[in-house]
Amino acid sequence: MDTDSNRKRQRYLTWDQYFMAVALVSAERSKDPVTQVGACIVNADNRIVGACIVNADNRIVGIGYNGMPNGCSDDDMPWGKNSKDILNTKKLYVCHAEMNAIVNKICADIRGCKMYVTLYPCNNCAKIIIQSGIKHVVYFDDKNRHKDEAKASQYMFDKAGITIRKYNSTSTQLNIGTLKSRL
Ligand SMILES: Nc1nc(=O)n([C@H]2C[C@H](O)[C@@H](COP(=O)(O)O)O2)cc1CO
Ligand SMILES: [Zn+2]
Repeated sequence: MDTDSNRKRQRYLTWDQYFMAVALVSAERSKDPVTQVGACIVNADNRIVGACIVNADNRIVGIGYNGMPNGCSDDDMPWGKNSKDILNTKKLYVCHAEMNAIVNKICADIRGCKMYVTLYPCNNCAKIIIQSGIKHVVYFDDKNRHKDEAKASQYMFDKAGITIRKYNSTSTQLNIGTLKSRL
């Protein structure tokens, strides 16, 4: 049988699926025993700078996941959150995925970019996202949406004109479990 085809493959990943998959895979690097978060920044917007249009070329310009600060050994830091002593919890130490993606960016200017993140951003990350110039956020999961931190994020995103939308997983064939089983 002739298996040669001149037609392109049909079930390739959309850009949305591709970037969210990168965020989901990045989350798998997290050492947090409870919640693993990944983020991926993409330069998805045309911008006018002076007389030039800066190209929108869907390049990944930053990736991050939640983890302890550089130099703070994952084995020495606390990963729990219920100790009476807050200094003995992860809360005061963990760098969130969004923050890590922004500080790990590989280009000076990320104004107008889009961030894919696996969990709805907290208020602190919302502030960093806004200040970095990122204009669009796509999140995968919003299990923390009822929290005041997330409500504050929504409030600031609205004020700052940042669009935020839930990833539309009904439109996807993507199965990260299948990908993982092939690694
Ligand atoms: N958007 C986010 N990005 C993140 O990187 N995180 C991180 C911080 C912690 O390491 C973990 C949350 O831990 P827990 O409260 O679900 O046990 O996820 C949390 C959120 C939620 O706001
Ligand atoms: Zn955060």
